[in-house]
Amino acid sequence: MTKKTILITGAGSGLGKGTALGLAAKGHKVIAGVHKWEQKSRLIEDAKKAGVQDNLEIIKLNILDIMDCQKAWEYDVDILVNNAGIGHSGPVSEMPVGLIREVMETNVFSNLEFAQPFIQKMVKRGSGKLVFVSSVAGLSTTPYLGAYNASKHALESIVQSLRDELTPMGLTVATINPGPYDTGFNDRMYDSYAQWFDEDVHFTPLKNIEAAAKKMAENQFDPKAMIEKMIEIIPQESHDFRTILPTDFVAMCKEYQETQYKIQSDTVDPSKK
Ligand SMILES: NC(=O)c1ccc[n+]([C@@H]2O[C@H](COP(=O)([O-])OP(=O)(O)OC[C@H]3O[C@@H](n4cnc5c(N)ncnc54)[C@H](O)[C@@H]3O)[C@@H](O)[C@H]2O)c1
Ligand SMILES: O=C(O)C(=O)C[C@H](O)[C@H](O)CO
Repeated sequence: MTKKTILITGAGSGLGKGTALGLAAKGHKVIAGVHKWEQKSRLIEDAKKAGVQDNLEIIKLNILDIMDCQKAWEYDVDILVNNAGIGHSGPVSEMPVGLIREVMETNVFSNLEFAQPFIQKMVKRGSGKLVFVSSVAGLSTTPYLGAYNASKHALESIVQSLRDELTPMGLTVATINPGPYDTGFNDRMYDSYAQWFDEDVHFTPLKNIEAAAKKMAENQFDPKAMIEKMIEIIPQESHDFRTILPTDFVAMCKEYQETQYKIQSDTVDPSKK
């Protein structure tokens, strides 16, 4: 496989960091965009330990910061991996809408805004690949993750539009849809409702939110397999538009969609009870 120049956002931790290090180890030239300066220091150390520092350029890249974005837009890349993401938890019926906006701003608007100048260069060249790290949460919903679900569902439809607009121009567009992986992301997301939720003020039973958080905490997978899959497919010329892992989540997502056509308006999705 020819060596590629690959820029990854949110590469300072979790799936993005593992993927950046793994792609560099395979000989690709990786530009690892890290959100925070501390993440940069840690990634420099990890890259040295892995012996991949020559293939890994680390840049400070908060996709909400125009100065960071402008610096990143100077690079010419074969592949852009839009991996940066955040989440907030809590019932959408009571959640401050500003928090939902915050999630949409990062996961949807800023991801697209950051990608657009790269898209322009790729179209001019007639080649290039865009990979968006969406989620199983973009194809189904989970109690008290409505804000995050909304963002990944929106991202899904944006990426489908990009695919249909850009494939005829020589670009490749794909999503990666992880299930629940133990990177700390989900735990942080489920911690966040406690910043504003007050049992004495809000009507949602706290025990229901706690039960959903516990269920998530107890059902997460080792991120190693997901990172390996990302390292495998990101540099490939052609593969499925959507990569869902673990693979049994494919059936779960399809069943979720089917259920929406079957349930009555006065019924809760049985999987959510
Ligand atoms: N862990 C999971 O179970 C899981 C499942 C499905 C999808 N995902 C998605 O995978 C991606 C990576 O998540 P992760 O699990 O590795 O968690 P993570 O928190 O380790 O990674 C997210 C990264 O994005 C960065 N980030 C946040 N806001 C940013 C911004 N404004 N600019 C640049 N970077 C920013 C964070 O600093 C962090 O490094 C996210 O998009 C997440 O939604 C994760
Ligand atoms: O996107 C995430 O962080 C997830 O962990 C997605 C989960 O797999 C999903 O919400 C649970 O079905």
